[in-house]
Amino acid sequence: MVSSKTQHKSKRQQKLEQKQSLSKSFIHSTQTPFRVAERNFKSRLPPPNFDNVIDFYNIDGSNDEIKSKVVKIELKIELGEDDAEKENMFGDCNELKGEKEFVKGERRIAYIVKDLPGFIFIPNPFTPKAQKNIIKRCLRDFARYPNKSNLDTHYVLPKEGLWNLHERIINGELNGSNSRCVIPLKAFVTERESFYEKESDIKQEITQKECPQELLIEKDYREKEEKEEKAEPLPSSGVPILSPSQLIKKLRWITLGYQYHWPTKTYHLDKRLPFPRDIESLTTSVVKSINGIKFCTKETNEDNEKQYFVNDYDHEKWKPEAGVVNYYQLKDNIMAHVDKSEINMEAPLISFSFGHTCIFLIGGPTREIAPIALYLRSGDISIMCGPCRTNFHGVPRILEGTLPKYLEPNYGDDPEWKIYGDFMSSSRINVNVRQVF
Ligand SMILES: O=C(O)CCC(=O)C(=O)O
Ligand SMILES: [Fe+2]
Repeated sequence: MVSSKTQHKSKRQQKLEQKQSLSKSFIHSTQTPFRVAERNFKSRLPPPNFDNVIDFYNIDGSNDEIKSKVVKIELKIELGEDDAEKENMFGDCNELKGEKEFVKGERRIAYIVKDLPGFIFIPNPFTPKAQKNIIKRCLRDFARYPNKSNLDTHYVLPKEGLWNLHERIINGELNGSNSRCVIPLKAFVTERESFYEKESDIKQEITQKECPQELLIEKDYREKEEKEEKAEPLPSSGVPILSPSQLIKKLRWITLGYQYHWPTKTYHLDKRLPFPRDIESLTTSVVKSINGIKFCTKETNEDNEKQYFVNDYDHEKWKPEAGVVNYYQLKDNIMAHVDKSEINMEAPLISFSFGHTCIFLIGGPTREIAPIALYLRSGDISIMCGPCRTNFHGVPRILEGTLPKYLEPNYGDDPEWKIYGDFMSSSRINVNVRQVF
């Protein structure tokens, strides 16, 4: 016999369940298909349904729906082929003999998805060494003044770069009170330069870099910046005071080239920094490799004609002018958005992934179109060109336990990598590059 207490409880429970199911169906009826997909992948309990996630490394083992959507294509040139004279930014495959983890990728294949004309996926063409070099660039060289970062709003960052300071502390190169250094809050510091080294020391450090032209423009930029401070969000005294090693994990983005003004979602046209040459050269190879690519998106249209997508963007016109480096910790995500601040929406947007695997969602011009989901692994390149350039996309989930062995802190014979590997143990880095004009 059911006690009155249990009866009472079960009635309450019934009501609660009724309410929950009503609110669930309300949520589902008011939520866009894009939002529903995001919720699936963000969910911890129950775990997401990964059934229809495209794994470009295992199309043969995928379900029939995926098999029917994905088409393998050949790139116009082998990636890196064009810079035979220069150092190959994708890395030299001949060096890979000892690497058990890395299966030498063909540098000429790519994939497209029939329902997504303009989206191109290139499976990792990088050697582990080349990936490590780019990751180092992202942390050591790009995440520093004068590139803007999310941390600039609230913190007075060291001019040598947060990473370099973090590295010096880990290596025990700072002593006394400096070794317990915390990053000051902007809200409390009026004299920006007083906390760190003198400006002259920093200038000397920059002069040692190989590129005098960069230095010249950098100096120009600094002078301009000192004159006009734009309305950025106000610094808050409510954010935590942290050490460099704690703060480095709060780094979310930096901008390259034309600096981006997030409050108005426009580029600072007067804040143009020189674009890093190695990243420029990578993207130039990618743009050349997809030049003129043509593929069948539908077997027939209403007039019984085959329907093709042709990438007719002239690679000679490619100018990488702006970029974003996104630094994700395992719990981070990016909601559905369209990158439409560029005046030139014809040029492709090239995107590189490093570190942990993520789920990437890409849909159509509105959130009403259900997105497709795919895995982006370390080294993978995704390209949005043509009609796909205005599609909603996002990263709802970074997948734990997916860091390739060759990026782990103690892998191989490279003590310098240890500190980078430690950072990558909980991170994914994405570099995406756009042409603005
Ligand atoms: O992290 C990614 O793969 C995508 C990032 C992105 O969409 C963006 O920065 O606009
Ligand atoms: Fe984006």
